[in-house]
Amino acid sequence: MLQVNKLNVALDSLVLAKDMSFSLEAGKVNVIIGPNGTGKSTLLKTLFGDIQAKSGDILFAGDALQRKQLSHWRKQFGYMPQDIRLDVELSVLEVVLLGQLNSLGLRLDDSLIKEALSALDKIGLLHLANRDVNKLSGGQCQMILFAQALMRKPKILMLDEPVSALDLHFQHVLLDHLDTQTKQQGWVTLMVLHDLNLAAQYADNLLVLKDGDVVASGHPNNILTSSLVKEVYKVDAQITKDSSGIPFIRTVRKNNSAPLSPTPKHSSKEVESLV
Ligand SMILES: Nc1ncnc2c1ncn2[C@@H]1O[C@H](COP(=O)(O)OP(=O)(O)OP(=O)(O)O)[C@@H](O)[C@H]1O
Repeated sequence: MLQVNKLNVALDSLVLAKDMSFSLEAGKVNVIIGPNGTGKSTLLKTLFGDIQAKSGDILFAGDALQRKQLSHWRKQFGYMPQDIRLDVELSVLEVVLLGQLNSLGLRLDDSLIKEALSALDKIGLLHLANRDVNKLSGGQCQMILFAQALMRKPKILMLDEPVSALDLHFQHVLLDHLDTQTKQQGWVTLMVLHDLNLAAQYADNLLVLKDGDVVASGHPNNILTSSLVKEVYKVDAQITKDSSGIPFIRTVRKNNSAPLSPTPKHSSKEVESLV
């Protein structure tokens, strides 16, 4: 179990976690949702040890994150960041193999190569193995980074908007694979998603972040309501449930012509003063 106790995080004067506490179970897909700029990526970076919290504890299997033992801490993680650019002169196979950097020696073990090829095969991208990664499309890069994260065989897998560049087919390939592996391997999986319908379909546990805190958490069937969507995103939504109780969120346009915030919040003088 990954536990976060009374976490406080601030970047410059921006408070992004205020006494935030939650715990994530192994073998479950945990999904974070919340508005832009609310601190979802910052939270992942803090759990990974990239950003130092002001106070609070982060514990995994009883061990606390300590600055002195950061490399030891990070070995437990697979981390797929939001930035999917792969501007390096490596082949797809080489990039996937980097997921096992800890095991790579001067001579490449055949079994590692087979494993990397099999990881590509499972997500339907074996045909790309010898292509240069810097010539791939955005969606292809995202899938390759996913294969690399899987190669790490992490105890904790964090993915920051892993389907942002993917078409409908590959969204489901990635998320189905992630769900199966999380349950088979007993990983603690934590992923940021913006698509509430994908979150509703794949989350075992949903964490809703807003104003530096988890304002709701639990199974999406129980917590995804139109009042929550309104409170968090200021958008009207109609929510229906399918026969298994999974919510379907259909957002409602206010009217056909008015923008979401029809009245500007600041006077034109205030706007000009920023120029
Ligand atoms: N290194 C930094 N220094 C100062 N402020 C930062 C830094 N990194 C991020 N921020 C700010 O912290 C806030 C939260 O950023 P973060 O990327 O965590 O949000 P997010 O919830 O992941 O957003 P999005 O949904 O848009 O990806 C933003 O206002 C961002 O500008």
